[in-house]
Amino acid sequence: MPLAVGGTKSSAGRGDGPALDVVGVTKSYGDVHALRGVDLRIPPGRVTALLGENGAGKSTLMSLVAGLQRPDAGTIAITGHDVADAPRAARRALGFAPQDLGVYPTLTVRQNLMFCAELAGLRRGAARDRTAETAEPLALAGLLDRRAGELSGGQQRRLHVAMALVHRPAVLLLDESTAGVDVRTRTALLDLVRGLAADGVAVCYSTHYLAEVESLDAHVAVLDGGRVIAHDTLSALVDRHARGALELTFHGPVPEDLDLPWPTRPTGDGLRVLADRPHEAAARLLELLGPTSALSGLRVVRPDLEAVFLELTGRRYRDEGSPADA
Ligand SMILES: Nc1ncnc2c1ncn2[C@@H]1O[C@H](COP(=O)(O)OP(=O)(O)OP(=O)(O)O)[C@@H](O)[C@H]1O
Repeated sequence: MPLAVGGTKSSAGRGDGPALDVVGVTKSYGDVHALRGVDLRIPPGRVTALLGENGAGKSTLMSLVAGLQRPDAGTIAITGHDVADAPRAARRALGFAPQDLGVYPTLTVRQNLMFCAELAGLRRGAARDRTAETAEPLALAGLLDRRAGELSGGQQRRLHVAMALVHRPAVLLLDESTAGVDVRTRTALLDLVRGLAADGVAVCYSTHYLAEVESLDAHVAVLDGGRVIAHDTLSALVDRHARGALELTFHGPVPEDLDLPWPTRPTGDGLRVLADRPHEAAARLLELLGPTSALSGLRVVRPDLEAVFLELTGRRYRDEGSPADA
């Protein structure tokens, strides 16, 4: 069941415009072109996973949206408030959990949350209510009087996310919030993301875990070399870009006289056979090769997000897989 935060609807659902509107944004650090004309529009109630390898520009984009840096060109608006022209209004509509933990270790969990809520302009009573509501779905309710510095890594990560959303932002940016956490924390965070979207919040969520994006069934924006090279629902991207395939390995090199009725590509240690219906192709292939073939391995590759990335970039995604304790 999704864990919606609190009972109050976020303000994200008001108005017809996108909750987050990034248009033509560029940003360079000296010679490094981190973003090269990024457009990203997220309406209320949608989760968009931002996918990209190390250095693709994800954190740069988030820090520009949060107003921590200025773009060289382009505009960013949060619920219609331009980040450059109306920074206070834009900032109030935004929650941001950066990659690096930002909890105050000597303050208690409650004090951390109250501090963020009041900083965002909530009065004391409202801040107290929101603190309790936000702690609950992130399993922090029993830890409210503990010092943040005494929490485990996963508990600190949950507090870090809670601090970003205690003021009920319309737009929430999560930068690799599930990196290195255990299964329970990961599940709680993913449930929270679903619940927030159901409550009208626009969530932009960067991650390296492809399986996580698939489990959210979110929209996916693929960032590569500072450009959004694809942005759509997961299923549309898979339909459009991913082909099923078979991956073959052989005892020794790939036989030169191999004549197959499908397009093939070398993989380094074998051959990738591009077949739209890979299971049927596998049966046919075994028939064609016969029992005396040099085939040593056959893997059916289903059309998935990894295949989308491979097709779009020509590179395998360096998926960090599941955490060690998953
Ligand atoms: N403060 C900075 N000064 C100079 N170069 C920077 C700075 N911040 C980022 N970069 C460069 O900009 C590019 C984009 O970096 P960014 O951190 O936005 O990528 P990312 O997609 O978030 O990567 P990761 O997945 O590793 O967090 C990289 O080439 C990076 O080295």
